[in-house]
Amino acid sequence: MKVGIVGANGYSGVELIRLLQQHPYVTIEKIVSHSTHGKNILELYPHLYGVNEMILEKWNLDELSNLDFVFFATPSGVSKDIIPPLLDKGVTCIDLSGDFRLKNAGDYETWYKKTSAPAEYLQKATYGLSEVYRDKIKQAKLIANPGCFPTATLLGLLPALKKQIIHANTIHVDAKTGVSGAGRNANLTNLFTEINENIRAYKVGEHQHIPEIEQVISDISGEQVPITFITHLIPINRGIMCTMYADLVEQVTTEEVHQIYKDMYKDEMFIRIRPIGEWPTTKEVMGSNFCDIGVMVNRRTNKLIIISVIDNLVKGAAGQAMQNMNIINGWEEHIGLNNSPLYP
Ligand SMILES: NC(=O)C1=CN([C@@H]2O[C@H](COP(=O)(O)OP(=O)(O)OC[C@H]3O[C@@H](n4cnc5c(N)ncnc54)[C@H](OP(=O)(O)O)[C@@H]3O)[C@@H](O)[C@H]2O)C=CC1
Ligand SMILES: CC(=O)N[C@@H](CCC(=O)OP(=O)(O)O)C(=O)O
Repeated sequence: MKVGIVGANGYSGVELIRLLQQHPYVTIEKIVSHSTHGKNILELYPHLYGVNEMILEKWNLDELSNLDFVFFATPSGVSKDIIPPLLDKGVTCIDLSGDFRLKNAGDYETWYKKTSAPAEYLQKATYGLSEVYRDKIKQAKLIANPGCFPTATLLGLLPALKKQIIHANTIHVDAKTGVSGAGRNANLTNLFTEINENIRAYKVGEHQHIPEIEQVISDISGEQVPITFITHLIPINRGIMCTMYADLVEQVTTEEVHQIYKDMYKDEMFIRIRPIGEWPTTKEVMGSNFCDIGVMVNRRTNKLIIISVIDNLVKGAAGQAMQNMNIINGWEEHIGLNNSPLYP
C-alpha cells in the first residue's frame, strides 16, 4: 500500500517514517514539507542513514491523489484546507492535528483561535481513539487522530466512566509532558536552559485538549461536564503522565476497580494495567505504543486515583495513527508496532 506523509520533517512526521518503514505492507511514496522541500530527509535526520533516502517534496494535490493513504503531521490550521480536496479524490486521510477532532466548529474556533474546517468535513471525520471507536474506524475515510493528552487521559478514565463508578463532574487531571510534544521548532520556552531543572505549568484553564476530552466523556457517559485539566512541561524528551482524581459514586475497593480495568482492557494488546500498588513511569513505555495504567481507591478521601502514561510521539501520535491504518485495512493492529519500550 502506498502512503504519504505531509509535515514529514517534524517530530511526529519523522516518527511516522520510523514506524511505517517497519510495516511489511506499506511503502512510503511521498514525504512532503512546507519549508524544506528539495532536501534529503537524511540532511535533517541523519539517524535515518542506511534506512531511508527520500527527498522532501512540495505539496501537490494531483501527485498525492495517487496514494492510498496520507498522514498529516502539520500544525493546527493547515490540514483543514488541504484534506478536503484530497479526501474528495478518494484518498484516506489520517490527521494528527486537532483540525477535525471537535464536532462543533465553534468549539474549535474558541479553543484553537483559528477558522474551523468546513462543518460537513467535521461530520465526516471519525475520532481515532483506537480502543474505543474501533468499529467506526473500520469504516472511516478521514481519521481525526486524538491529541496526546486526550489519549492518556481518556484511556485512563474510560473504564471508570463506563462502569459509572465515578462522578464525571469531579474529574481533575494533572498532566505532564516531555518537550517533544511541542514539536521541532525554535521557541524560547523550549530552550534547554528554560526547561532543564524546571517544571512549568502552561495553558492553564485554556488548553485546546479540554473540549476534546469533554467531548468524549460526554459521548461515553451521556453527561456534558466541565473537567479540570492542567498541563505541565517537564525536562524529559518523550512521555506523558496523567494523574487523575475523581469522587467515587459509592464505596468500592481497589481490588474491585482493578478488576474492572483488567476486564475492560483484557483484549487490548497496547493497554497494560499494572498490578495493585505499582505505578507506571514514562520510561516504561518510551518508544512503544503502550498505554500503562495504575489505579487505587483512596479510602480517606473516597476518590479514585488513576495514573496513565504514554509516549506522546507513539501512542500519542504516530503509533496510534498507524494502529488506525491497520484497523481500516483489516490488518492485525500490532503490525509494525511490535517493538518493546526502550529502557533505560
Ligand atoms: N509532538 C507530539 O507529541 C504530538 C503532536 N501532535 C500534532 O501533530 C502535528 C505535528 O506536530 P509536531 O510533529 O510536534 O510538529 P513539528 O513542529 O515538529 O512539525 C510540524 C510540521 O508541519 C509542517 N508545517 C508547518 N507549517 C506548515 C504550513 N503552513 N503548511 C504545511 N506544513 C507546515 C512543518 O514543515 P516545515 O518545517 O517544512 O515548515 C513540519 O513538517 C501538530 O498538529 C501537533 O499538534 C499530536 C500529538 C502529539
Ligand atoms: C509541550 C507542548 O506544547 N505540547 C503540546 C501538545 C499538543 C499537541 O500536540 O497539539 P494538538 O494535539 O492539539 O494538535 C500542547 O500542550 O499544546
